[in-house]
Amino acid sequence: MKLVIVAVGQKMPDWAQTAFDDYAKRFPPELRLDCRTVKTEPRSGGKTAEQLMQAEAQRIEAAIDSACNKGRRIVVLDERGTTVTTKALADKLRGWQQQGDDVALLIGGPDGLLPALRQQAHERIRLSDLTLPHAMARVLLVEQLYRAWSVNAGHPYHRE
Ligand SMILES: C[S@@+](CC[C@H](N)C(=O)[O-])C[C@H]1O[C@@H](n2cnc3c(N)ncnc32)[C@H](O)[C@@H]1O
Repeated sequence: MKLVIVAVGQKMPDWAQTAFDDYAKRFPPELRLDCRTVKTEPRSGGKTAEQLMQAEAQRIEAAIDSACNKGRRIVVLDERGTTVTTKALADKLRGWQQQGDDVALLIGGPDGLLPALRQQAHERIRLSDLTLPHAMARVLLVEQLYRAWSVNAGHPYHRE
């Protein structure tokens, strides 16, 4: 089972890449992490938000196809999604690991994710009531996935 973060965006700013890598390198071997960045559709050119998100959704689907096994679970990161506590995320992670399918965690671009993509997802997760920039969402997600693992493993990183 692999966790695959698929994020729309350009090159991550150095501070965000450093923070992401700092958490990613802590992941234990049984929790395989893959991160794919798909190109943001250029905002100049008169396309509607729907058309921009549609182009990005095609790249997201191609990235999922190339990174995940067939039975993958799609989880959308969305400010309108279900709020999860760290404990609830730890329970989800345990369930995903037991199920064994790859899990694709999707982070949208400047206009978010195509509504059809959000609706088709198995789960929609809210990380905060605030709207986060995509780089911040990526860092927060990787830290919380690591924390969720530490809860399940009884690792001292997480303390109640
Ligand atoms: C700049 S935000 C896009 C905001 C866009 N207006 C929308 O309605 O989704 C970029 C991406 O970061 C993620 N994101 C931002 N805030 C989030 C939050 N509070 N919880 C979960 N994901 C979030 C989502 O995947 C979103 O598509």
